[in-house]
Amino acid sequence: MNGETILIAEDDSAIRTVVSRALSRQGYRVQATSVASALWKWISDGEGDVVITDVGLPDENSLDLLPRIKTLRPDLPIIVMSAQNTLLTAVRATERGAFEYLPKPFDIGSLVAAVQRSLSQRRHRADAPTDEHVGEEQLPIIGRSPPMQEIYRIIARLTGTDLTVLIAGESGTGKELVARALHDFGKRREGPFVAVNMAAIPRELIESELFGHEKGAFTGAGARRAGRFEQSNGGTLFLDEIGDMPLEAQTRLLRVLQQGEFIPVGGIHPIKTNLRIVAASHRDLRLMVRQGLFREDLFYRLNVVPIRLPALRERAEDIPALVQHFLSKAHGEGLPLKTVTPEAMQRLKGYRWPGNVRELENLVRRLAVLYAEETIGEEVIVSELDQAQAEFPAADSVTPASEESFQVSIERHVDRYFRAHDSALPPPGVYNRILREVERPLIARTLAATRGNQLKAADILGVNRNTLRKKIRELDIQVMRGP
Ligand SMILES: Nc1ncnc2c1ncn2[C@@H]1O[C@H](COP(=O)(O)OP(=O)(O)OP(=O)(O)O)[C@@H](O)[C@H]1O
Repeated sequence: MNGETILIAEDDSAIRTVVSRALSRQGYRVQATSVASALWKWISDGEGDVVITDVGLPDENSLDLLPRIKTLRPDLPIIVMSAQNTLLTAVRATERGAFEYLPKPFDIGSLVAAVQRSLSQRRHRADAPTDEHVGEEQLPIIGRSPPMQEIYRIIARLTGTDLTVLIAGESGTGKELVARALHDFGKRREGPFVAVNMAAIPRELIESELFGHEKGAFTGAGARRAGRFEQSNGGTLFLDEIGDMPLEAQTRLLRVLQQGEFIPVGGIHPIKTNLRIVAASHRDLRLMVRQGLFREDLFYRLNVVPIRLPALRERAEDIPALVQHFLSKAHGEGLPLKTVTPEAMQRLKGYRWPGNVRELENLVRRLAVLYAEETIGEEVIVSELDQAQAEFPAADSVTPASEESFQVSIERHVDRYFRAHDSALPPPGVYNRILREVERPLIARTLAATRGNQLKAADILGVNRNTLRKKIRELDIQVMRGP
């Protein structure tokens, strides 16, 4: 028996019962209510060791209760559950001192684990900042699909830290937006946010761009110039397209990160760094490490907290909200307000969006500017998408998957792998490395198909549940839960 008391406030009686039962089975004492007033009474009477509360309670929004609880009983861990799955709810809950935020629907096992964690970390937990700085009206990132909620949860948990983050995701998935959100909601938000795209800087200028140069350091250096590291002092430096950084510059960057100081080109005195690094790449950096194109030690230094942004086609359910968002944005810029018919929306949801949100944003802008009608119908969308497909044929439409057997595509992959090593042979261990590359998508896609249900995934794959868990850990697969 654990003996601790868990206070639960949830107005949905089915969820209340499920949660209460699960916790009682773990040996906790449970007190459950449907209203905020009863919860507050228990807390002010000194009852309870952990609080689990829904956000929208009938008599009060529990996020408003959080600061009062924190003032009265700062050590009492609070776990917030919510169906309002926006970045703001996640951030608000965390900012107001919630120990954990669980978007609904959640796996009951993760709630029990959160309760256990909250009890064991109770004494060591640092107080989260409680100030408020975001208006309800401006949501910086649109989308409430389960993979986006997982992203919000990670961002929210990082608000009080300076940890280095590595964002992966196809082009146009919102990597820069997430980097900005990490800055805007983080503890360095008063400092500058400086973004630098490694792919856009000529190789020979990278060092002076990042670290600055002294007057006369090279031909053309007429005056001293501060580099991006110096400009982002006190704030966040966003290193976009880090996979495009040449190897020599990677070595230099690694040294700076290790030593916490840098010397401008042509300078003698080191300057201390005081910034948070967020890096991003649309390339598979792990693969680049294996191919010897990206330094492994730098990868691990950057990959402290990995965030993988889903492609838009993996979260088509967010498309209507995004379309709405971009239409109102266009309207805000003086263009006529338009709507999209349900059939047209279905077409948009079915497209594969190789350019992701950026491509969708551009298309909506075109619709707002070019079409006279107020309501955009299916024909317009079909013709726009046909045109888009003709301009940017997707990789798999050049060689349709159906025309290429699995075996042939693996052969192509293996050939490419050998070619990447030019005349030399790859280092030993090719068999396991290739198998891992097959295993990773196989497991990740099966988990996506079972919506994160590991039992079902193990069953479908025909492997033991513990084997699957081990593989998920070994292969560093992010499991998304939810419908
Ligand atoms: N979830 C989202 N909600 C609203 N706007 C979004 C979202 N994701 C992306 N966008 C918009 O799409 C465009 C592309 O986003 P962003 O530049 O952050 O992508 P990226 O992944 O950094 O792209 P790249 O890899 O090409 O640099 C931006 O205009 C951004 O505002």
